Amino acid sequence: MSLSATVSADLQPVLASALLALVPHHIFRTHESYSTLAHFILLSVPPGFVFSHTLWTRTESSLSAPITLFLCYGTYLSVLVMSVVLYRLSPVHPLASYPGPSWCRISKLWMATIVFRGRQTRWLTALHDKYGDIVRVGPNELSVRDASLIVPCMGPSGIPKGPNYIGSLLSATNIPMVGIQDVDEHMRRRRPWARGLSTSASKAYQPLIAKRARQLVNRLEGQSREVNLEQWFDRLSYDIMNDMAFGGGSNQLQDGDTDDFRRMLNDGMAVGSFFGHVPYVGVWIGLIPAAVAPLNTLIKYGEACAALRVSQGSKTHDLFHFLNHEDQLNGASPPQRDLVNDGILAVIAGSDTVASALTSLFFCLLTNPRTYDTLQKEVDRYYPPGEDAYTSEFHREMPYLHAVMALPPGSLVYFSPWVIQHDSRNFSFPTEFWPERWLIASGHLALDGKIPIPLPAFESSALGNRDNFTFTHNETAFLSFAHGPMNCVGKGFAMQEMKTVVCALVQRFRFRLEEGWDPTGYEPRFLTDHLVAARPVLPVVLTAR
Ligand code: HEM
Repeated sequence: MSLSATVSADLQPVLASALLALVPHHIFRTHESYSTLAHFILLSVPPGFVFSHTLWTRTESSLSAPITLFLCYGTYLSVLVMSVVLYRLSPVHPLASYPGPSWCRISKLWMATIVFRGRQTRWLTALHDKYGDIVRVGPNELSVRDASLIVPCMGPSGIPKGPNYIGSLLSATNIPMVGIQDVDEHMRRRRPWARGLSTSASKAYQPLIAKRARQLVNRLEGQSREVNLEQWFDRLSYDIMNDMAFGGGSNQLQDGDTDDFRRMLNDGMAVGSFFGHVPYVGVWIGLIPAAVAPLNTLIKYGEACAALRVSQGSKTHDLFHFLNHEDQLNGASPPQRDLVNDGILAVIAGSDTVASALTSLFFCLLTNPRTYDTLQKEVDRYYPPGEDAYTSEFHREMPYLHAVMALPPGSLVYFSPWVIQHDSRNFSFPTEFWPERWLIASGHLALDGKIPIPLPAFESSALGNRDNFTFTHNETAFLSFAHGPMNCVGKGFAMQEMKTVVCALVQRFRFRLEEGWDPTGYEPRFLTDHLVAARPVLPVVLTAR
């Protein structure tokens, strides 16, 4: 046998593996799949086939079987990786014309690392400042700062959800409603949530909110020194979430965080936020429980809360009453798996968000005494000292209370609410806590010489004097509760909860920041987020009124 015949026989499996590698690239590009079985088949079967075929038919090869095996798999996987990278960098990629760092074009691993370190918001802000309103932050992903694209992307005919939650929860099949990408299925699963968090259902939860708000006031009355409001809001929102979703089960306001839930949430979400950006990796890592222990602990905790509630049955008309279709005549229960997944969602979505918003709100009030005084006057008018502040009766008549709730900085992520809400093309004085903006926009206040505007910001701005000032207010750009048919289904309940707590606290106490505490570090530390925010402490001194 000639040397050239031997070489060409040796090259055949290499060439065949290289050509076959283009097939899975095409399949991954056109059919996004997070099934580990599909990945396994596509990554292992074709080179395995070439290897077996070579062994079976070879007569002239000079290579041993292990070397042939290595060459088949090595060539297949390297050509696959190379073709993916080249395609992502190439001008034929559909997102090729959008600017962004080149390493973001190749893989989302970079972004995942930044998110894991809690630096996403700062990073996105810097990218938009450098590259403009639309930045390519991943091979197939854009970050958008242009508010005019919110409705087309997130409105009724917008784009379906991305695969983030698949990665965050390490599974393509067991995911709660918030992560379901199929629009019809998402809407089907959302219906019981919408019933359970409707205005009438939320009204029925008011006694639960009132009981916990009263408990908080009583606990704060018993504190003799400075208190960390952040920690109290954490415990309060957790207890209210348990009462509302599961009919009870916790008493952190009394006993503290005995389950160490806060640490579980922070650790779990740090891991979850990383894999949210690389879901292909997440579904595989999810198969190794030890590798993702913090996230699994959190998931298991949510599962246990939900499973306990399901096994105990309905004692009150809590959220689970609706999720389990008990409010429907002849309504069959959904699969247990869906219920448990929705339990995890309630635990994560329903408590930490409210605690963040309340903490931010008090930070803003305490660093803006004029705003605090205006709110105090409104609360005293509707709930004077001694009156029952735990009803939601007057909330609708309190525009200032509503306005202070509207723009607390920081919240859950995507379409970066932070970046969009801090854009002066959407809101005048976007970095200022200026609740009056909502009253001017809703017609409750006229923009005349009497309106307090954030003077330092105004004077140092290039807007000129008050007469030339153009008021900018783009409500679509208010994204704290997201936008469109997949927005926050708990918004009404969250607002009701927060308003009750604010009225009760402001009526009973006068708060001030602890002497010597430096508020300038608060916001940068708040920006360290992993889907949920890592809230800094908020030390305050309170006196009974
Ligand atoms: C201030 C408090 C809150 C804020 C800022 C907030 C914010 C958000 C945001 C931004 C989303 C969209 C997330 C995404 O699409 O990835 C969301 C979804 C959701 N929120 Fe809230 N939320 C709050 C309170 C609550 C409460 C109290 C509940 C009650 C359990 C709740 C339940 C949900 C649910 C179930 C979803 C998923 C909706 C869907 O996918 O259709 N949220 N929330």
